[in-house]
Amino acid sequence: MNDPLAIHVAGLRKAYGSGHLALAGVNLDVHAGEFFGLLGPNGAGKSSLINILAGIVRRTSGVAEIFGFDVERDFYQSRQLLGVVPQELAYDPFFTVREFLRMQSGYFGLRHNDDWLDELMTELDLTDKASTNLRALSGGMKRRVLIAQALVHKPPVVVLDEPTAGVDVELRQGLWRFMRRYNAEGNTVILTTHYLEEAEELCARIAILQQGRIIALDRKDALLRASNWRVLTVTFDHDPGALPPDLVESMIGAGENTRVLRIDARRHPLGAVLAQLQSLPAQILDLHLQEPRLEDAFTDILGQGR
Ligand SMILES: Nc1ncnc2c1ncn2[C@@H]1O[C@H](COP(=O)(O)OP(=O)(O)OP(=O)(O)O)[C@@H](O)[C@H]1O
Repeated sequence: MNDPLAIHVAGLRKAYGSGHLALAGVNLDVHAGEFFGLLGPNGAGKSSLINILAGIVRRTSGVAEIFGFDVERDFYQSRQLLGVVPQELAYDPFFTVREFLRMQSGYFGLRHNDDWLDELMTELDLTDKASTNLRALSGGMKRRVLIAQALVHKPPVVVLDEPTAGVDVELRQGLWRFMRRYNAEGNTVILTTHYLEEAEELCARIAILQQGRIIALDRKDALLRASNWRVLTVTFDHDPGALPPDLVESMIGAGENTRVLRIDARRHPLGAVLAQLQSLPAQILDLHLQEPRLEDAFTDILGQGR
């Protein structure tokens, strides 16, 4: 028998009161040990999916399991296996960081958890805030507490819902180092983010949700290869003057002897673009074609999904 999937979602539907389908039949399998990206525009259904997995929102129909445990019927087991880093911290501001983390441990039946809490606080650079009241923490520190509280029970699956919104670069990098290590230890990490460069750097596989449906699900490199956008930097031996009218719209930058073009390869095949550039009254000295970015692939895919 195959190992159970970290996440198994099939035909999952969620209708809120108005009857509007926030999830319109989602199928998604995430294997144990993956670093997986769940992307999509605002309102696509990401939080609905995460909240169903966490047992906070009830599904309308379909399958949702964590390591084979149903999120409603086997709530206790599935919840033990899952850590969710929410967007906002719901807390009593008079607790200290350590008290809060101990209380969270208590929810999971863990009474003597201080060794792990100390390790978590060290890893997340929270140790010198252990006795500070939550209300006295900066936004960045609160984020670290959010991550620590999701991990008090060392869950093998962690879902991070926009964990770095509004967080400075240094903290963001620290959080990712930590999540990478947690993942390298064999744990599954699922990330939702609006920072596509973050998903591009961290996630090996990516699903894109739009209007409650998965419209793309593939390895990141395959999604990038499928993108039609290319950024081409051309260096000439002297100023080539105006670009041919057909390419003017594609220009996104220019130096004295360089032109930077962002090309939609469907509309402008690269061979034809080169031929046009060669017709300019300057010699091409160098060409640099930039790898497609996830942002470009994302825009393409959303455009097709509409
Ligand atoms: N409690 C609710 N009652 C009614 N409609 C809701 C509720 N929660 C979400 N929705 C609707 O369901 C759809 C999906 O919302 P959801 O929050 O899951 O999307 P999201 O992808 O997480 O968006 P965001 O990126 O903005 O957080 C939206 O149209 C939203 O308005």
